[in-house]
Amino acid sequence: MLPDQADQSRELAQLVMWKGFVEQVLEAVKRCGWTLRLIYALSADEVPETELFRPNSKERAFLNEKPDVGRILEVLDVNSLTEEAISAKKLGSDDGGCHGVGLWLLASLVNHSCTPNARRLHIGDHMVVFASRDVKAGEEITFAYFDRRALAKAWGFQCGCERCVFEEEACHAEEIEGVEGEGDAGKAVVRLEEGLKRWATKGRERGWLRASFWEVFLECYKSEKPMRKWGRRIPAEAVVAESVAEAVGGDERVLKAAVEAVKKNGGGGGVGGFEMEGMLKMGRGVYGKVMKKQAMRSLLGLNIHE
Ligand SMILES: C[S@@+](CC[C@H](N)C(=O)[O-])C[C@H]1O[C@@H](n2cnc3c(N)ncnc32)[C@H](O)[C@@H]1O
Repeated sequence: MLPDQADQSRELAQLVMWKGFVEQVLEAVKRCGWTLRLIYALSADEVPETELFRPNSKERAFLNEKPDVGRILEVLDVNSLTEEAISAKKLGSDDGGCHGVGLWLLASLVNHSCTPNARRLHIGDHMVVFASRDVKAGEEITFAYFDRRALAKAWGFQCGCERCVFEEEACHAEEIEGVEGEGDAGKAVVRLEEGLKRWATKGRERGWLRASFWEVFLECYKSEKPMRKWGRRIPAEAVVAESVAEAVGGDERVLKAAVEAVKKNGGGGGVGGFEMEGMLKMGRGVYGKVMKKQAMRSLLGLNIHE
């Protein structure tokens, strides 16, 4: 199939999936006034009372009215979630294809962040939400709705998460632009790393900026040339991968690169600067903490002894 045709058939498959989903929801609200009530609650301007969503909620007021299709479509548009690629595909092989779509009432209360602390997995019709990094008591739970490279505009809002605010306001915009305009990946990484030192950027903020340039780091680590040219001015892959994972939560692309680096180096504990514990921690950020060590190793294809 030609690329254009493949794109068209993917879009068509997604439309068909969306149509089937909308029909199912409309059927459900016709049958059940309680479902209609909960869906309308999502469209309110204010955050709905979570109490309302409990199965034994005292506020069980059924709506016996004709469903307003336009209003329901608006709710679905903003609150539906598609099944994440990792649920359906092997690590790193997201073909952008057609995954499931659904409305999970409680999960739809979760805001987006470009520095999320949770991920979701889909098992059948169920969604499992797990922490993708350590979460402080009282910290808001957030998902990444979209990959940061993709347009937030497609979701119809400008992201106001702490990472976006930091990168927009606190950042050294001109110097960052210089890094962005750098054609040579090695030089760009060196420029960024020198900037991070000069700006005294530490901890998560350092991780955020490295995450924003993750593709450039990858380009650098892919070939020996920049590493030979710039030597220690380019930080070790493990250091960057861990700082990115720490700052933006479990990220499949970072994990994939880390796994590839270990495999390329022929296995063995601590290869390429990656410690097994660090790798497993990254894996838990992507697949959840409940995954047993041995199962995680075989999922990642790491038959390595500590
Ligand atoms: C699925 S709802 C999330 C829950 C919703 N905020 C609520 O209170 O019920 C998605 C909507 O929340 C808002 N939203 C979520 N994350 C946001 C973010 N990082 N910055 C700005 N608005 C956000 C946007 O209006 C988006 O369309």
